[in-house]
Amino acid sequence: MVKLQRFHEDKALVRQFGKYILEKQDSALAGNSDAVFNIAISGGSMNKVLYEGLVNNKDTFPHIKWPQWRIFFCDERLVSFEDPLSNYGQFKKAVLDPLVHKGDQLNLGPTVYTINQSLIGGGETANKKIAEEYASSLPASFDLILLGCGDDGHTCSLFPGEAFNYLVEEMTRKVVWCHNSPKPPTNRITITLPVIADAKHICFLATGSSKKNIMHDVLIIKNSELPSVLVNEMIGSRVTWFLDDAAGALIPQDC
Ligand SMILES: O=C(O)[C@H](O)[C@@H](O)[C@H](O)[C@H](O)COP(=O)(O)O
Repeated sequence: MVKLQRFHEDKALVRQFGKYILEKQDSALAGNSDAVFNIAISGGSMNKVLYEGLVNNKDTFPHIKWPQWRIFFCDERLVSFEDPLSNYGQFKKAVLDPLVHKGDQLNLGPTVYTINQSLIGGGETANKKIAEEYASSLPASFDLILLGCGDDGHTCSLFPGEAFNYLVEEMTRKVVWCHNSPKPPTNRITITLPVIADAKHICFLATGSSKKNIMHDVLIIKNSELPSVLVNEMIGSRVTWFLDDAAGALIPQDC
């Protein structure tokens, strides 16, 4: 069974989200300065919450051991890093840039694993190679994967519907090329369900009223055609959902 964390106020949500990530960092590092914290993050609204929860938060910021973080992307859009659609580009702007400039001192940052930008625009063979190369950079397993959930129930770039079965049915490769994303851009790469299943902890973040219907489908109806539901079903005991009141409006309080 998945855990639900629900919040009336944005401030409380971002604080608790930051605290949750810090706890996972501490258990992965266990005070060992040689250890690393392997985390995968999603794009979209996640970036702002990461900034507010980790960087702009006096309770967490001093305790984050950034140099020991290894950050990967759950999915990435096959566009240049300067393109506003780039997940890395958005993360850099929202989190990495403010992190470097925070306070008086120069903060040492995390190691961030990006796709090979030089292959972008190279067509089918290059796109497959981007996925293969990215797969080879992944750790054996993640300490934490932070997921979003789209209004259609997608997570990472694992979309619902027959046209995307090749993504959710992939059980061997760790990263695949999505060639027909219904959301721009068409070409992306995404981690696959086995990678998610191997992670120690999974945390979904869903905020805003545009998520209320899909949250009902995911958490109450449990429609197993939705990739987010597949994650809950695979490894529910390791999954925590963070919801604000607007996203959880159709979920009974005692759920
Ligand atoms: O690249 C992507 O498309 C994202 O990684 C994606 O999986 C995201 O997490 C969801 O679409 C939810 O995004 P929002 O939280 O912005 O709705």
